[in-house]
Amino acid sequence: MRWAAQILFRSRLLGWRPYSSYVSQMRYLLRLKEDDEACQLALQSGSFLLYHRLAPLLHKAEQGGYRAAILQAADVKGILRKLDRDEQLLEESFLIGCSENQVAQFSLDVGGLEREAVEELCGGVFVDLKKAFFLLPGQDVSPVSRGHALIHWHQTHSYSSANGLPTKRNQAGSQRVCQTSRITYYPQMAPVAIVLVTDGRQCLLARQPSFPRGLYSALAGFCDMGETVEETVRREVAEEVGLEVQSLNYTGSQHWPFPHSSLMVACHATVNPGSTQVSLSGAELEEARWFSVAEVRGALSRGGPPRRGEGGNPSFWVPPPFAVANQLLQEWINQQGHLVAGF
Ligand SMILES: NC(=O)c1ccc[n+]([C@@H]2O[C@H](COP(=O)([O-])OP(=O)(O)OC[C@H]3O[C@@H](n4cnc5c(N)ncnc54)[C@H](O)[C@@H]3O)[C@@H](O)[C@H]2O)c1
Ligand SMILES: [Mg+2]
Repeated sequence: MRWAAQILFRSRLLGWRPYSSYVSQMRYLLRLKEDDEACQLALQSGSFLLYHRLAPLLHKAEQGGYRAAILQAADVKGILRKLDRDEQLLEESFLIGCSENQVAQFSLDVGGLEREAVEELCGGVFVDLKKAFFLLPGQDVSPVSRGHALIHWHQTHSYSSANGLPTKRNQAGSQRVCQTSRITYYPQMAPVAIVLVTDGRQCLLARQPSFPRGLYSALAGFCDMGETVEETVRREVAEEVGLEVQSLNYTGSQHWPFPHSSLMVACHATVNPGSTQVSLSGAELEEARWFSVAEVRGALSRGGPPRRGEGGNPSFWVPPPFAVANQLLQEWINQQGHLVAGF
């Protein structure tokens, strides 16, 4: 222990702080958000996710499927030069994260450039975000979704909602300030509660008319102003299916870029097994049904939407693994497994 204390003491004398790499990463990101010059410098050696009118750039992965295309600053500058555009376009990027070795990551919409020309120069393809979600592996969904959300927020907040005058972004894109009133605007997310309701034996899933055929998902709803997540869950379940939640517990969360930018807060809830009669209200849901463990297990193992010519039961499928609704279903199935094992 003595030598460890000595190393700690000496490193402090030398000004080196024994932070974990995570803490260093987060401190670096914070500095880039607060210091425009540091962020401008980081742009010159950063990595970039490109979008064309909000459609992310993907490329074919060697092992099959698609990955988010990650370009280096020099690649982006090269593309801009070849297309006769000013390299300053790089400064329109937004900071979305940084790697463990402190390479800053940015998202940049090149909607002003010719789509096909950029695709050809990058060897990739711009794909609509919803479609991209089905093509990308799980680890790419979060940065692509974050980059998309930030670009969209800036594109729709160029003017102050208080006086209609222009707002100016900081270099990182973590805020915009109205130049006249000095009001600061921050990127916003709408909180949404998503809940898997069970009666101990079955779980309740529902369909909106806009869902693709056969897709059922957990109940979800935007939080009203002033509500807690618990209140939203109880209200949404009562509103949408006419049931009263007995107990609920939080399990996880997810950023969701649809319809704009939401923070999905995921919960499990139970209703009294004696009161499971569903009654729909309004036009939001076209159907809500109870599903057995076997039905859900089958849908989870079949994966996402049924592909043409594939077997399985196209009349029931559930959101794919990148959606938190899928996580709720996995957790419920795992819990049922334990209940059976412990019986
Ligand atoms: N990631 C997942 O697994 C998953 C699964 C299901 C739903 N979702 C998402 O949850 C979100 C909410 O679900 P829902 O549609 O059932 O919500 P909902 O039941 O609250 O109904 C939507 C309606 O709420 C109103 N509304 C209130 N505040 C709003 C806001 N800030 N933004 C948009 N509309 C608002 C609108 O009238 C809208 O038509 C959807 O965007 C959906 O994409 C995600
Ligand atoms: Mg809803």
